[in-house]
Amino acid sequence: MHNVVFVLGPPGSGKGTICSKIQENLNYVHLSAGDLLRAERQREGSEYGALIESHIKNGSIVPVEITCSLLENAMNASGDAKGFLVDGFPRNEDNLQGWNKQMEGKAVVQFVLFLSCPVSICIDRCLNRGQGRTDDNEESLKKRVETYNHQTYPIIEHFEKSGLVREVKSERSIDEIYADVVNVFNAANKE
Ligand SMILES: Nc1ncnc2c1ncn2[C@@H]1O[C@H](COP(=O)(O)OP(=O)(O)OP(=O)(O)O)[C@@H](O)[C@H]1O
Ligand SMILES: O=c1ccn([C@@H]2O[C@H](COP(=O)(O)O)[C@@H](O)[C@H]2O)c(=O)[nH]1
Ligand SMILES: [Mg+2]
Repeated sequence: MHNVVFVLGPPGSGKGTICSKIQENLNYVHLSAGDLLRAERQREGSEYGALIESHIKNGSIVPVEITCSLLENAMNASGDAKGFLVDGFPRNEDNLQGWNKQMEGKAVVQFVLFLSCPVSICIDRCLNRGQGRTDDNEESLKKRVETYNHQTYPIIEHFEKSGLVREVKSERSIDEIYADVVNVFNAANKE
């Protein structure tokens, strides 16, 4: 059974940055759904390349069968770990339902790490990220934020109702955020 922590928050809230630090120090494996989709988009022979690129540019959500299979394959291919940091998923109702259907009996959600951050800060961070992402531009970011507000935030609220959400405010320095995140993981692993 895979132990999973979903890591959610607006685009640019620092999910990837914080997950890298957790992976380095806490024996969790970082799986970014966005990175897996970008790799699939580049894979020679992939039948989904164009579809994925179109969703990424438009800030819309790739059908769950594609994303969930990439996540499941990556988990199965990974060695022993305390758990998996599933970064940027589930992003909408389709993702959540698809995950529940595909991963029932194969994964358990330990908690949801919610990195909350004002949107204006998030947008500045994305515009200055400097990684050449095709969606780090004003037009795509407007759509990504809209998708986050209307589709992803309700998923966080859904998990909140089950008491699974651990919110950490991420408009602070990386060290301050990470210190709080470590406390969240320590508390969860004592339960
Ligand atoms: N606490 C922070 N303070 C300042 N800059 C930060 C902080 N955390 C991350 N950054 C920077 O902001 C940018 C976005 O961070 P990151 O890629 O981790 O966000 P993300 O939530 O994974 O974004 P996305 O959802 O778009 O993948 C990066 O350039 C990163 O270096
Ligand atoms: O579960 C997911 C995760 C991501 N996407 C698409 O990828 C981009 C970029 O995601 P990041 O997490 O910012 O790297 C996102 O806007 C979606 O278009 C997805 O469809 N499903
Ligand atoms: Mg990211």
